[in-house]
Amino acid sequence: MAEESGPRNRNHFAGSSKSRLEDEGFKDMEDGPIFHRNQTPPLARPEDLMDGLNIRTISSSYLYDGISPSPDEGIEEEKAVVEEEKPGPVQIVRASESDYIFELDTAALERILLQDHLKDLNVVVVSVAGAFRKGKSFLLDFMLRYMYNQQSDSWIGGDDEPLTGFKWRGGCERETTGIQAWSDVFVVEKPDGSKVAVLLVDTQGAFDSQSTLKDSATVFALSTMTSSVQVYNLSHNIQEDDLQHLQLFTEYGRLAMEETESKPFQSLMFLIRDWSFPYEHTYGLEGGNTLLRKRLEVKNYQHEELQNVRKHIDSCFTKISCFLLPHPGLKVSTNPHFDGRLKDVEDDFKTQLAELVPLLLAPHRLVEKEISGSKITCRDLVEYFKAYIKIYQGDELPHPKSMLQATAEANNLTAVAGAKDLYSKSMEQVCGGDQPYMAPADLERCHAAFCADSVKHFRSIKKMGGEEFCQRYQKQLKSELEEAYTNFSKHNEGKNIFYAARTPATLFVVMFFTYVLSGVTGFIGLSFLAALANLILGLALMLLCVWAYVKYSGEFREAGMLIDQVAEALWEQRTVRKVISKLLEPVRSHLAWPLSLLPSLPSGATLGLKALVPLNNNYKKNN
Ligand SMILES: Nc1nc2c(ncn2[C@@H]2O[C@H](COP(=O)(O)OP(=O)(O)OP(=O)(O)O)[C@@H](O)[C@H]2O)c(=O)[nH]1
Ligand SMILES: [Mg+2]
Repeated sequence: MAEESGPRNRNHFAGSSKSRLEDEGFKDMEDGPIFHRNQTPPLARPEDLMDGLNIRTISSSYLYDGISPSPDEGIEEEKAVVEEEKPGPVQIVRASESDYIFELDTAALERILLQDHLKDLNVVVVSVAGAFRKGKSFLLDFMLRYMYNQQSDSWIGGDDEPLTGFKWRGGCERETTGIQAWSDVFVVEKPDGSKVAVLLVDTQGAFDSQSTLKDSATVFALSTMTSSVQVYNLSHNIQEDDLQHLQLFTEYGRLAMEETESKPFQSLMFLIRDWSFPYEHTYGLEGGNTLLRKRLEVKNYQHEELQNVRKHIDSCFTKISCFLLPHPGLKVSTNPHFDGRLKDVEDDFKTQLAELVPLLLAPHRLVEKEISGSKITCRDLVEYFKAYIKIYQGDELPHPKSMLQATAEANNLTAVAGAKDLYSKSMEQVCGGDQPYMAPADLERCHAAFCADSVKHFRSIKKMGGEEFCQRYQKQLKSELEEAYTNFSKHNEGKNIFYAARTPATLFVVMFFTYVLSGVTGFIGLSFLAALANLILGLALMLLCVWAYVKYSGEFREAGMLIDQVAEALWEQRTVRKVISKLLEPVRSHLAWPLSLLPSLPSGATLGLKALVPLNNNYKKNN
């Protein structure tokens, strides 16, 4: 147990010693930890000094999954119910490891936000986000101390109290995953008498080695969209890449929201940890804001890229501020046994921390969450969470990419566009709008030559991303060139007057054939066939008239296209016999018996048609 209470296992909800709690009027732990909101969370007994999260999970499953414990577990059950009362971090968004998709634990979120005394209160959401291993959870635990001890001047805690709450620890591997919320939502009365619910949210650190850029962007965007105050936790300074990532993440958030006139997000605070230049910009809000003004200033002579980042950030948040926090001391950052006791923390850090936390959480400073200009309640927040997570689970949003990948893609796409342009210009010169009709074989030869030039041009342009990446785009270029060639050939064929006359010629042939057929069948007494042939003749004549009208007026183009397709289909019937059999198919099936008496008829008709149907190579071959 002694070992377990070491630095890796300091996340239980113990805040002070038992005697101190008794002094403060807390009920004895044997009777269950009854504690009041706005007071420090109760003391855990030595046997509770195990992983607090595990205890919560077990108790939750009893309470929410409808599984009743066996009689032998009576004591355990009692303990479970008791444990359930304890406040702690609740995983509301978790990453599924198999498919890198974030899932919302709706039941957990509803348990927190839909409590009767909270659901209709306006909500204040304070979230901390930024790169991993930079003290986000550590900071949130001081916020918890403030919320539980607001009335007290010594809210920051005693020198010997280990820091508990959201799980934090030393080391270089990531700790927090997904999004966690503190199970206790604090009800605070603002100076105007209105009551608001304050929710504290911890987030998965960005850029750890197990998350893709999309994961980091999703967590950051989701927490920014759902919080009224987003603390952007940075280290040492505000660097250009910090601003670029903020731009990328907020844009990813903005994409998922409905477009509004107003700025999409509310308050953003740049929190610079380990600030080492107080002689240039003093610690705290004032120094931070002067630094921020300098960093976000848009100057005329600045490169457009730098200006865009700054303008984007400004257009996203209604309020932006910055706070400079000193280094907390080497014990905090390097001692593996440091458990958050203030005696190990530098005075400067404590002083600034005592200023920072009330800036975010003092009743008169609380910023209520607004979406599209209207304040939202805890109940609304649940619905927004559900809606937003659905968007990030779907495929509608583009995939955020690393800088190299995005640049490589842009390089290759520009090269593809340039190479395609070269091809199009060359083709325009030989078969463009003002050029005469060209023999298809010649056109194909030109296409092959220009295609090779275009690919050569594409390969000659310097691009990022390597050969494999480049090959993918070269393939894309080739398929785009083939597509362009199809259009050029169609355009070329359109210039062939014989091609243009294909539809009327086909219809004329049909009319002539049916005219002859009706004459012959009428003569030998097959009046039904004669009438049918006349009907087809009339239909073909009508189609011809409609076609002529469409071509002349440009109206009812769909009808014109349909007639062209019918004519094309007939044209493509490579033998006349096929045309006839197609045309006679329905008749034959209905008049099998009378036709069987006239075996010689089709061949005679075929002979007549052979002379009339325009010849083509295939026709000859097939006959
Ligand atoms: N240098 C420095 N270290 C700090 C500061 N605040 C906390 N730490 C230390 O940073 C380490 C990580 O703290 P966490 O709160 O777990 O960090 P985190 O950002 O939540 O980390 P992830 O959950 O992995 O994203 C701990 O060892 C803290 O003692 C600070 O202001 N400066
Ligand atoms: Mg953390």
